[in-house]
Amino acid sequence: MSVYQATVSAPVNIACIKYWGKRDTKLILPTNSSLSVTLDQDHLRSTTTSRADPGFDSDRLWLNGKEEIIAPGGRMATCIAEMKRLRREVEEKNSSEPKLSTFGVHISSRNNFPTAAGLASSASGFAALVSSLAALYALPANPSELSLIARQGSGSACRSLFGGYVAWQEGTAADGSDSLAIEIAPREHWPDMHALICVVSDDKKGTSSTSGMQRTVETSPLLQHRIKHVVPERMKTIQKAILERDFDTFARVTMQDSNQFHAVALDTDPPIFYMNDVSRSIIAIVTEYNRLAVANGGKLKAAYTYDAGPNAVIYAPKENIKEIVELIVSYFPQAEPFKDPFALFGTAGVGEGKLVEGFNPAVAKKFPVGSVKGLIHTRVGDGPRKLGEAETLLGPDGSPKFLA
Ligand SMILES: Nc1ncnc2c1ncn2[C@@H]1O[C@H](COP(=O)(O)OP(=O)(O)OP(=O)(O)O)[C@@H](O)[C@H]1O
Ligand SMILES: C[C@@](O)(CCOP(=O)(O)OP(=O)(O)O)CC(=O)O
Repeated sequence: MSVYQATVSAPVNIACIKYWGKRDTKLILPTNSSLSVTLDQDHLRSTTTSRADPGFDSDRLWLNGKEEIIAPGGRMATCIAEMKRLRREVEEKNSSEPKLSTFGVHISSRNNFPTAAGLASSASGFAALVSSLAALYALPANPSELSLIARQGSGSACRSLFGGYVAWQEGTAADGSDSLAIEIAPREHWPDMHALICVVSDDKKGTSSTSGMQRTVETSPLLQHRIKHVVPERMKTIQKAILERDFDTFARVTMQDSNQFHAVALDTDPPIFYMNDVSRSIIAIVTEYNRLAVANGGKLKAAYTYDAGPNAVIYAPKENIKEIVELIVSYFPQAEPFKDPFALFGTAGVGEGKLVEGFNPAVAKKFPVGSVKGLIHTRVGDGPRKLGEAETLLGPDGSPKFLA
């Protein structure tokens, strides 16, 4: 008997122009467009296997080996139902197609990084889910069409259907049919974009993005100004910067938008704080690093951005990452040696780090070991990848291969 299954991995994306606010909470339609860089799945990814079988009497999902309840009418159930609807269209057009849409589906997924810790696991997770079902069901849909469904799992997930530089167009249709992701440029256009993730905390966060952003929509006057007068202009400016590989403008807009996102969080009633002292010190360090570069006649060399948590993502051209790692390590001593996937340092490693010449050491204090728990060096990456049979996460009996 045939086994109907597919395994796909999908990437994380980190926004430069932030999505924060919904105009429709069920369909997940945003109050503004957003733009992100897709990160390399060689380092951070969700991998998902989906299998359809007439012997499965219900749809089931295991995340990192632990079963998650698929709540009826919830986000996960909606994504699965939408994918089955697309499969049904295929079956109706061609009666020789097996009726997979009528079978139960078992889904097993793993993240190779902490889940729900502000590292955008919901983005890669729902992108992997939708992509694996699309492969299982042999759907003719393109990534923008699939992004319409991933969006209903978690808004930011729609941008993980593409590699490179991706915009989520807010759209205007009430049914959400034009609120989708498009590729601004593939990673090959600007492969020199690297990212250093400073993991400040890998705990579950206090205020989820979903509830936080709705409180902001309901209470923040500043958000209305942002939606109407700030984001539309920034979307244009950053897209042009990406097309022209203009890092200086990309960095300026990215940092401004991170700052404004955290300002609207603070403008929420009651206020929401996602950054902590460590986050703010990293801002001070990047700011001083950039000040020095400009004072020496150059341009901006790094851009920080923060999502709904204290972790920093620092975007920079590859040539600057070595200096940035040395700077961060000198303020935030590491318990573990820096994993150096691009071999920037020799066998001696980063050591205690060092400051670039002329850097004002007083911009931050030295923190105790563990304040920054880890550093992940990655870069712009590709979109979802279809994997081979060897990578399957479901055993022959339809239960997960690896338990929690
Ligand atoms: N691999 C996955 N497959 C399916 N769903 C996933 C997967 N990974 C995460 N999720 C879903 O996303 C939820 C975590 O999302 P949450 O928004 O809380 O954290 P995050 O995505 O890590 O942070 P943020 O979106 O703020 O950066 C999980 O509880 C689960 O429902
Ligand atoms: C700060 C952000 O990371 C917010 C992400 O919010 P989510 O996509 O996690 O929210 P839901 O749509 O409610 O699931 C900014 C961004 O990724 O654009």
